Amino acid sequence: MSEKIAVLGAGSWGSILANLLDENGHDVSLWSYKQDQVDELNQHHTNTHYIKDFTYSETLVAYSDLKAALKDATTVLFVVPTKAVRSVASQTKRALAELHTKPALIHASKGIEQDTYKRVSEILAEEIPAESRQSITVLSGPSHAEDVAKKDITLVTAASTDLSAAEHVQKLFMNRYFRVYTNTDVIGVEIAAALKNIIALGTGALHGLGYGDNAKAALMTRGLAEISRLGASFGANPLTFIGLAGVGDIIVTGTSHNSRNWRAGDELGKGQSLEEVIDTMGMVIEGVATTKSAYELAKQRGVDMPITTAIYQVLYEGKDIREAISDLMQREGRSEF
Ligand SMILES: NC(=O)C1=CN([C@@H]2O[C@H](COP(=O)(O)OP(=O)(O)OC[C@H]3O[C@@H](n4cnc5c(N)ncnc54)[C@H](OP(=O)(O)O)[C@@H]3O)[C@@H](O)[C@H]2O)C=CC1
Ligand SMILES: O=C(CO)COP(=O)(O)O
Repeated sequence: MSEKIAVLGAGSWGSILANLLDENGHDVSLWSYKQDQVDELNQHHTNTHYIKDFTYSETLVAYSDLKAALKDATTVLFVVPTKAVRSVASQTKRALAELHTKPALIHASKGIEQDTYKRVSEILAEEIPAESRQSITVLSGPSHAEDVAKKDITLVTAASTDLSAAEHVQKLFMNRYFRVYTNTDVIGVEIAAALKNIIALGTGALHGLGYGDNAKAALMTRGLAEISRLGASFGANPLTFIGLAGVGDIIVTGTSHNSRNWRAGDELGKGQSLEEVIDTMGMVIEGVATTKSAYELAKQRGVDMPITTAIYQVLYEGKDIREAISDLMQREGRSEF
């Protein structure tokens, strides 16, 4: 069944998801706040700053006017960086009121809001209250835009407290190369999605410093253990952390050059400063802000997160990376579980 879907955010992931939905037969409008990017998408069907050597569908239409993009949409997909979700959601609420529509919401952003420690679905629910929308579903999992652009096999999860909403999202996105599972553990999926970026910064840094596979596997495994502990403190389902949004996304982000978080860590390991890394990336590195949120959240809730703490100290307190690694290694021995 074909739908009118508005995709908000035309970076790497938003533009590729919009293209996938268009290929699946939906009527898709793609919103960006940058007119030059909208012009490039509509005139040349390219988005070169974000995804190189890719031609988008000619039926995919980009808009810089949010209300025009949202017109008649029955589903709205948010794919902006976490720090922009609140303001884009608030603009969306105003536009929906003028349009008199109540769409279902999906988001594919991976982060925890600074200072409020809100998950993205919580921000959306606050800014767009229940009377202005249908359900909220999160789409997450091991899914680099670059691989989806190549139609490489990708498996993700659609999580909503309302299973029928997750099943609807599953149907919207599924095709021969993109397979979607459902989950009702929104808390677990969003915590796993956000915090895996911290671990990817860490494995990238290990790579940049010249450490081997054992060290990277150790960091991903123990990183997932502490992410699960934080998730459990919020009542998340422990199984979520061994699923696509958990171990799946740790593997893809923690081992791949396609990951901006991994690449940022790699450059830090090679000696660049955080400012230099952010300046040269030109795309969002969600793990930097999430490290601060997760570190503060863990302290507030009394959850032991030694790896997150070490990465926080490197990013925000100028601690030497090798010293941080050495301190982690010299912690008192303990039982694994
Ligand atoms: N790339 C990927 O493979 C995947 C990404 N994600 C997640 O998706 C989210 C978006 O990531 P991605 O597309 O990769 O990021 P990009 O950096 O590639 O693109 C983000 C886009 O959002 C725009 N933007 C920034 N601030 C605002 C704002 N206030 N209002 C409107 N638009 C804004 C950016 O513009 P500008 O460049 O001017 O800042 C840019 O066009 C992130 O949370 C990420 O973790 C999830 C799965 C896969
Ligand atoms: O979330 C991602 C893949 O699942 C993308 O990770 P990066 O933001 O590090 O590129």
